[in-house]
Parts: sequence; structure tokens; C-alpha cells
Amino acid sequence: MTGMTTSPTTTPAPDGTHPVLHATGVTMRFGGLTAVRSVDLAVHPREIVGLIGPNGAGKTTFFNCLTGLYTPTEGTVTYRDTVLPPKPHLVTQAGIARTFQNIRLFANMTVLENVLVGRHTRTKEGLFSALLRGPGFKKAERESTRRAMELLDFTGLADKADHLSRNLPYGEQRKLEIARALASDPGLLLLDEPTAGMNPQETRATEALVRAIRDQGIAVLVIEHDMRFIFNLCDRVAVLVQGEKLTEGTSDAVQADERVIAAYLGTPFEGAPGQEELAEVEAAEAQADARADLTEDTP
Ligand SMILES: Nc1ncnc2c1ncn2[C@@H]1O[C@H](COP(=O)(O)OP(=O)(O)OP(=O)(O)O)[C@@H](O)[C@H]1O
Repeated sequence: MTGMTTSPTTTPAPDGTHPVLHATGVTMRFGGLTAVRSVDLAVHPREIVGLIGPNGAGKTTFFNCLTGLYTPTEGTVTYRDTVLPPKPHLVTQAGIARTFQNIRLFANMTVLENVLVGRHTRTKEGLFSALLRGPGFKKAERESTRRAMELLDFTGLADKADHLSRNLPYGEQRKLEIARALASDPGLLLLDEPTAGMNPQETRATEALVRAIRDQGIAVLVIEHDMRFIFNLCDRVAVLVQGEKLTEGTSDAVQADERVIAAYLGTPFEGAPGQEELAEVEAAEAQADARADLTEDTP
């Protein structure tokens, strides 16, 4: 692949498989602000990995470093043992697809056309062939349409193929973003807040969709603020706080980690009520309730 070099640096997982994605020492500075500081992260084949952290922790910036939108100040990103150049189209060509926090569909194109746009990195037919609309182009176009319809079927949007994307309800627009990302036949899918603005049913459906994507052999890295979604879905969760990776582990381990809870809630300030004071307050409230009950019962 143009501009890419093979790197022997990736460490195999315990089962011998090499990571699909391996970020090493990724740092991103904006002037004096270090948004991401020396973050290491690996995603293995068929894994769903969650990336969580409070607002402004650096999650999206890290995604942008993985997908070539930003050139990291330091560090490297490899995809299947190949160092990725910081160029979005080369990253997509290599096999990483993504969705965005803010939906980025072509509003005046149909649902099918949006997916076909996502397919262009996999279409070999060049400009001349497209202009002349020769037999090679027509064959490629048929194949692209077939694959796009397959993806719309997979994401539950096939019956809306010829609707304008701007007319889809919000939850379906998010699904369409995923269908479009899948059109580039990725080996790794990055999802940035895929359930933002969704109702609980849509969120559960997205959970099932992400599992189905993984079952097709695609690894997934997902940023999400909905903790229930993350902890239900992910094999592993990494926590970013102020640009640094605080910890990484199974959903159970991360949920139980007091440092993670503190990072979300803020560390208790000095003089905050401790357990003893809390127990005293609860006892006093219980006594007050009992007195109130007694007064009510008295004729
Ligand atoms: N292009 C940029 N230029 C300057 N600072 C930036 C830029 N992009 C992000 N930042 C800063 O980097 C820090 C991390 O932001 P980022 O959007 O990556 O966080 P996040 O974890 O994705 O937050 P959220 O959960 O709110 O989306 C923030 O302080 C943000 O203001």
C-alpha cells in the first residue's frame, strides 16, 4: 500500500493473533494543550472495545489520530502490522471505516446513493471508464449496487433505499452512517457515539447491530457515553481521562474501579460527608419519618 511500511512491533494476543489495530504512544498537542498523551491501545480480531471518558477527555481526538484526520504529534498507528500514513483516504483503503459524532450524510442523496458513496474506495473502475460507461463500469456498478442493497438489508434499511436520507428518522440516519461505513469492506469499524440521541429501543437495536457486525468478522472500537450500552456490549473497555489512559479491562473490572468512578463523579472534596455522617443523617431522617407516622396515626 502506498506510503505504508510493515512494522514488526505489534505484540500478539495470548491466543497468538496479532492486533487489527495497534496504537503506540499516541500523543496529540494543540499548541499548549495536550489533548491525548502517550496512549497505547490494541484491538484484536473479532473484539468489541469501548473507549470511555468524561467530556473533553480526548476520545474523538484519539479517533481522529487513528483515522488520519490528525497527524499525531508523537506515536504510531498500525493496522494489521502496517504503519498507517495520516491520510484519511489511505486509512479507509487500508481497512478502517468510521462514523462521526455528528451525522455526516449527504442529505439530498437517497439512502442507496449514500451507501454507494461509501463503496468508492473499493471500486477499481477509473474516471474514464465511468465517463464512457463501458461494460467494465456497468458491471462494477451492478456489483456495487448489489453489495449496497445487501448492507441496507443487513442494517434494516432496504425498504427505504430510494428515500432521501434527510427524510429518515434520526435513529435510521445513524444506522445509514454505519451501512455507509461498512460499504468500504472494513476490517475495523470505529463508531463515535453511535447511540447519541437514540431512544432505549433504538439503542438496544444498535447493540444487536454492532454484535452482528462483529459476528461478520469485523473488529469494533466504540466511543459512547451510555455506560449501560458500553458495559453490555464490549469485551474490553479503555478509559481516557484528561488525555491519558487511566485503565483498561473487562466491563466488570472497569465498572468496579474506584478511579473510574472518581474520574466521572469528580474526587470527593475535603470535608465532604463520609460514611459516618451519612449514616447519622439517614438515622435522623428515619426518626423524623417515624415521628411523623405516629402523629398521623394519633386520632
Ligand atoms: N482541533 C482542535 N484544536 C484545539 N483543541 C482541540 C481540538 N480538538 C479538540 N481539542 C481539545 O482537546 C480536548 C479533547 O477533546 P475531544 O473532543 O477529543 O474530547 P472527547 O473526549 O471526545 O469529548 P466529548 O465526550 O465531549 O466528545 C478538549 O480540551 C478540546 O477542547
